[in-house]
Amino acid sequence: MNEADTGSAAAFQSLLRSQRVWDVELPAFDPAAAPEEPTALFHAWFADAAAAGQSEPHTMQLATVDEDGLPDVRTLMLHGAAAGVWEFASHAGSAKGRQLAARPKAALHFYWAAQGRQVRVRGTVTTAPPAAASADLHARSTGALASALVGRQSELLNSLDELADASTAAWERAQREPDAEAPSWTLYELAAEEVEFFQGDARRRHVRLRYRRERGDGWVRGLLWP
Ligand SMILES: Cc1cc2nc3c(=O)[nH]c(=O)nc-3n(C[C@H](O)[C@H](O)[C@H](O)COP(=O)(O)O)c2cc1C
Repeated sequence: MNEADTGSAAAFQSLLRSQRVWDVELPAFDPAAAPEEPTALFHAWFADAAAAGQSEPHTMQLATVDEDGLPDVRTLMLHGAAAGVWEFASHAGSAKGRQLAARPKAALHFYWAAQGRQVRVRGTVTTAPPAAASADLHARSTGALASALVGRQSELLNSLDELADASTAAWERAQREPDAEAPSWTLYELAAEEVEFFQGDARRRHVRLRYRRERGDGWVRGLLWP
């Protein structure tokens, strides 16, 4: 490492160490009062995050595994959560779409720093019927439709000019034809097998409550060491 690199690495390290976590007033979480199934608690925590001013609480990370067993992760929007099923949407031909087609297991991750809360969801992914994907897409903004119409997600792009041309054409079409279909746009449903709620604590006595699906429709709840 040369001197400039060493200086820059030291500055980075110093900046890194100066960052704080659990530095805001954090809510208490009583796991004994938690509901019997996880979606109700997710809804309550989501509402709390939005009310606490957490920016973009509806964004999350989706983790999948590729054909070589190498994990992959990216940010997506949450499209719904009900009865133990979390929904998101993307292109079937994207990297994640191909990974999910080959190995339909995935994990979702939410971190709501405003309240020191993390939610992890693991389970099996299926695709919703095309009509459901279409209805979900057409209930969203023109920008969402234009973005879906561009397609070719995760393919190699030759230039930003090529993207600008495709995007302009897609925006024009989305405005002209608000019911236009984006054939590869897919609504995915992750049926949770495990959901973990983590409440951060300034003294590091973090509370972790895990729900595991039992055979049938029930859930077993248990605490985890932090
Ligand atoms: C805030 C945010 C929201 C996003 N929402 C979506 C989404 O809902 N669907 C989607 O396909 N990509 C979304 N993306 C883009 C993905 O992170 C990713 O770049 C893209 O889906 C390609 O991923 P892949 O190559 O792993 O398939 C979002 C990115 C950000 C930063």
